[in-house]
Amino acid sequence: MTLQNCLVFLHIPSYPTVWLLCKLLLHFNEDYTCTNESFFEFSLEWYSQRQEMALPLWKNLLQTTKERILQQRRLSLYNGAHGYEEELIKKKLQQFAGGSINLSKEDNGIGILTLNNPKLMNAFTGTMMVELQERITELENWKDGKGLIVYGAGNTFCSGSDLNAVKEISNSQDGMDMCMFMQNTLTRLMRLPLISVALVQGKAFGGGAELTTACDFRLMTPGSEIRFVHKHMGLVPGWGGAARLVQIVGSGAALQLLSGTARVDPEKALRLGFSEQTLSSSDETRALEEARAWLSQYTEGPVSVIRAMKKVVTAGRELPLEDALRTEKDIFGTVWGGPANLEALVRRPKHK
Ligand SMILES: CC[C@H](C(=O)O)C(=O)SCCNC(=O)CCNC(=O)[C@H](O)C(C)(C)COP(=O)(O)OP(=O)(O)OC[C@H]1O[C@@H](n2cnc3c(N)ncnc32)[C@H](O)[C@@H]1OP(=O)(O)O
Repeated sequence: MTLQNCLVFLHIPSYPTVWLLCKLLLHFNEDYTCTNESFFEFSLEWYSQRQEMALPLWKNLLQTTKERILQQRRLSLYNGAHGYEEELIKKKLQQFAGGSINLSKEDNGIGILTLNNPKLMNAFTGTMMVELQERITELENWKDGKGLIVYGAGNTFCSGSDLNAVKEISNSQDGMDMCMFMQNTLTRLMRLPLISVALVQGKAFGGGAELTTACDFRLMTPGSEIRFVHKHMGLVPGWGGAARLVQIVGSGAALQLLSGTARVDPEKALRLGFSEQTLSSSDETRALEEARAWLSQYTEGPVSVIRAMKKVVTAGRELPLEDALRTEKDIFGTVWGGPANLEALVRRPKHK
């Protein structure tokens, strides 16, 4: 990769500066090939050796760009080093059409993500997997988002992968590609700075059960059922559902649910701490309204504070203690003295 290519996809605003930087560095090193890190190490080394020339602006620019690249790396669980070629995988998945993933972003900051393939109990076709990733990218860029409800059309949640597609991708490479694609996608769902709820109506089976574990909370309607049926398919979870289930209910209960393919009804889910509440209605419309009301008790308040709250909890859940504390400090810095904080200091709310 030449230096130009290394820079081309940086997408940073001050492009002319970057090209000037590129000319400067190329002047010293024609056809320099680099990886992202080596480019930045080289550039910082080059600047540090010529301290008097290294303008603070450009060092900041490099540091910001490096942080941005590393942040993008963090967003993606898998990359080329794991043999993960996302564009090729998407092309393969798009051969299996049907259904859709719909997203409506409401003025109150609540998003509604609908799994829409009711003829097949909302089973995930290949195009639905790709659309799920596209909707999650939209949600990552929705700066006013505070909450998200994921539910299925036709009063049922999701019965996992579309078995018609699964048959066509049963070879090892395609299976691993789909596994990595869905793990990447559901990890990004889990890390959204929005408070997410899986509204489980009807059945959440296989990959559908795994999808519920990628949401912060689960609400279930009367008669609904979550079931990790993978063992019956000669499988283990592949969309990250096992790792997340252990975090939610503990390793003992997780092993029982997975190896016993237990039917988890609303009462069992409450006992396990897997569901927050059993809704009163199993009617699709009323259940969605109940889910909105439940979620609104947590999304009430300034969007910056709600998003920061989810970020500090994500840090606490995923990072080693000291890294979590440092991340919390950084996120605290984004709200301390901010509009909501200053307004509250004037208002002096009484927390009765
Ligand atoms: C890592 C994830 C993992 C993987 O990718 O390998 C998976 O998720 S594998 C899939 C795991 N899921 C299942 O095995 C569920 C299979 N479906 C059922 O057990 C039942 O359909 C059930 C219990 C969800 C609902 O039963 P019910 O009697 O209420 O309805 P039907 O069975 O008549 O279903 C209606 C209609 O939908 C079709 N259907 C249901 N699930 C799937 C699916 N996962 N893939 C494809 N098609 C599905 C079913 O065949 C019926 O269609 P019809 O044309 O009428 O036969």
